[in-house]
Amino acid sequence: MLPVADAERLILDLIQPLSETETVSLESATGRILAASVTSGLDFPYWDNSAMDGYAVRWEDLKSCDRTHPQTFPIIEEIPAGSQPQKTLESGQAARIFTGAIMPPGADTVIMQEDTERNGDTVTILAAPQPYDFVRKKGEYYQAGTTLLNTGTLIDAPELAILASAKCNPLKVYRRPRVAIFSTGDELITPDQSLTPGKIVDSNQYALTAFLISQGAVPINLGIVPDQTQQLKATISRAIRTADFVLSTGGVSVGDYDYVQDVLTQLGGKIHLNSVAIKPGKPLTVATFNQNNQPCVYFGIPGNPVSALVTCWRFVKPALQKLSGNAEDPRGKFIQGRTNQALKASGKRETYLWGNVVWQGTEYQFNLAGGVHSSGNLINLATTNALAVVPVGETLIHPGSMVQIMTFR
Ligand SMILES: Nc1nc2c(c(=O)[nH]1)N[C@H]1C(S)=C(S)[C@@H](COP(=O)(O)OP(=O)(O)OC[C@H]3O[C@@H](n4cnc5c(N)ncnc54)[C@H](O)[C@@H]3O)O[C@H]1N2
Ligand code: MOO
Ligand SMILES: [Mg+2]
Repeated sequence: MLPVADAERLILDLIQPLSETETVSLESATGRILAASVTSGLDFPYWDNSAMDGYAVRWEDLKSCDRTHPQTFPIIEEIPAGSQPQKTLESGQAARIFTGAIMPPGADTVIMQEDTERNGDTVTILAAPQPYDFVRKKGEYYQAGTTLLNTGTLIDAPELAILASAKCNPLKVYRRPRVAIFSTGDELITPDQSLTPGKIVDSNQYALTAFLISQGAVPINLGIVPDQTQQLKATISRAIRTADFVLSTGGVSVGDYDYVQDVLTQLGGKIHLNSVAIKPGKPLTVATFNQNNQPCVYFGIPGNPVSALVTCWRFVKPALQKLSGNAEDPRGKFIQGRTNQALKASGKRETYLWGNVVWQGTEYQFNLAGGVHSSGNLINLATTNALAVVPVGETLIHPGSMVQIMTFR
């Protein structure tokens, strides 16, 4: 059994990021990965503008001004946001200005309204300002011509807003990863088929589809394949020709009907691992194929429904992130939190126990899901958001102890 961290590293080393790109509009760019760095010809802010509703002035005029030595100036114009100032501010003058409005030429400082008294066409300043107070200088956030966003950036809310502000439309992004999924097992039926004794609905197909969509990948559903080498061979051959990754569930353990690894070998796949010291998820089998120089990574995921999802969160997610061209460190992310219940494990495998992590004002706390902790029990996995980790060698983590936690939503 390979330690979890080694398995993660081994898997990540097998992945080559996608190089194919496509062009998308800003409107459909959320969740996509930039395939070229973006440089703007615009400064941010675009122009010197006011950060407050108040009065634009010359700081030189107010050097000795304060509440006990107020200064009164005529107001030469009013500048709302969106309009262009018409006058140059001379010494001894003020302009009424609003948040976001362009600074008038000649002015260098804004006095916020609360530090003034208005009297018809004049304003009395009661504050002792610093030079450039409340002025957002042209280019102080970003200078035109420098890199705005790098290749490999995931486009989420702030990035999309930046790209819109920089008028970058359309955008060059990496194509989405294509991931074939199928379920193996003679016991499997679709939700609309009748439930005869021994059968079970193929829930993994749905779990993996939802997981892939949440990761920005395109699922290619190949359905249910019986425990039969010829049919497995046909489906796997088709899958590796059409997808970047293949995720199958079931048939990777040691049972007489667990044929996946044999078929992968028969088809010329190179097996990189078939046993990881993780619970749930031990028999994860990873192979690679090279189809006309098109690399394909095959994940033979254990069939137990919780094992399947934990494997996706712990191993497939980082792999997909690297494949997608996302430049962030793809390795699993953990936080520290205090467990409110005892966490038990065998000590032989790194054990992931599901529950809910909540921020309690000063720290994260973990509440273990009630009910049976079995890799076959999907029911108590629902509405959880995190997995607490019991390391190899530990059999009991006491309530109140700090633990490593991996969040998955
Ligand atoms: N003698 C041993 N038996 C088992 C071992 C072992 O080391 N020695 N490992 C156990 C572990 S750990 C796991 S995990 C499972 C993995 O089994 P497989 O990947 O071979 O999966 P199957 O045997 O096909 O199915 C396991 C279980 O999951 C149910 N299943 C399968 N596919 C689906 C699906 N698409 N949707 C819902 N449920 C599914 C299936 O009915 C079985 O109950 O092996 C242990 N055994
Ligand atoms: O590793 Mo299995 O996934 O414990 O049930
Ligand atoms: Mg099996």
